[in-house]
Amino acid sequence: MDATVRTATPTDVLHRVTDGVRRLTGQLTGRRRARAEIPAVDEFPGGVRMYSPVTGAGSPLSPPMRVTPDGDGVVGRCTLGIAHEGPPGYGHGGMSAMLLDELMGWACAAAGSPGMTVSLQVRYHRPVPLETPLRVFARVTGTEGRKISVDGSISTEEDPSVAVVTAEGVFVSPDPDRTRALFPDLQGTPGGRQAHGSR
Ligand SMILES: CCCCCCCCCCCCCC(=O)SCCNC(=O)CCNC(=O)[C@H](O)C(C)(C)COP(=O)(O)OP(=O)(O)OC[C@H]1O[C@@H](n2cnc3c(N)ncnc32)[C@H](O)[C@@H]1OP(=O)(O)O
Repeated sequence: MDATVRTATPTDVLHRVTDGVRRLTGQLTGRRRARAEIPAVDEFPGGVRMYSPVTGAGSPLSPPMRVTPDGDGVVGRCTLGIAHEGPPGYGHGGMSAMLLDELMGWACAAAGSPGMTVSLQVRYHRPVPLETPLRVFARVTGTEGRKISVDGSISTEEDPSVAVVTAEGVFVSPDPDRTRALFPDLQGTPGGRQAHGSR
């Protein structure tokens, strides 16, 4: 990703490399994961998401963000590159929202109530610097039935006390019927812990 958005190589080289990439991806044969299939290596919800665009070590799109418990919430650490650029030299606002949305979802799962985002309000206080280690934080601030309120923030590792982006979100834990309908590949819903291991 970084190489493709940085290069200033001439067009003929780009064409040659494109052919090479097509040859390589052509070798990714065999069974392909179906749309709603949960990868066998995943622990869903609240654990490994190998191909997540935010945390997935197996995704070329992800920074990736590494998530660990932290006090009453969860912390995510990552560095955005120029593939994630919005204003020149700074992160895209959608990337910030995506990092926060994902980590706020992890905070729900860590608090024992995995949920999906129904509302996310993001405030951009300062631009997010690229190629700079970031610290994302999220914690559950309250629950009301299936509704979970969550706060989140992004700061730099160098200056963790200054939040450059903050967010407030509402997440909802789908009821068991809705969970089964949305995620047919989950075993033992509600709250099914792991993808089918037989694949
Ligand atoms: C095992 C469980 C699995 C969980 C999955 C974890 C995935 C983690 C992946 C994380 C990935 C990262 C994160 C992502 O990317 S998540 C992806 C982005 N989000 C979505 O796609 C969610 C789309 N929404 C839905 O599918 C439904 O709304 C769901 C299924 C979530 C709830 O539909 P359901 O029919 O079940 O619920 P309900 O309509 O009875 O509402 C329930 C309550 O919520 C209140 N309400 C509703 N909307 C709002 C609102 N905007 N502000 C404030 N409150 C709101 C509503 O008034 C009611 O309250 P009350 O009247 O009872 O007081």
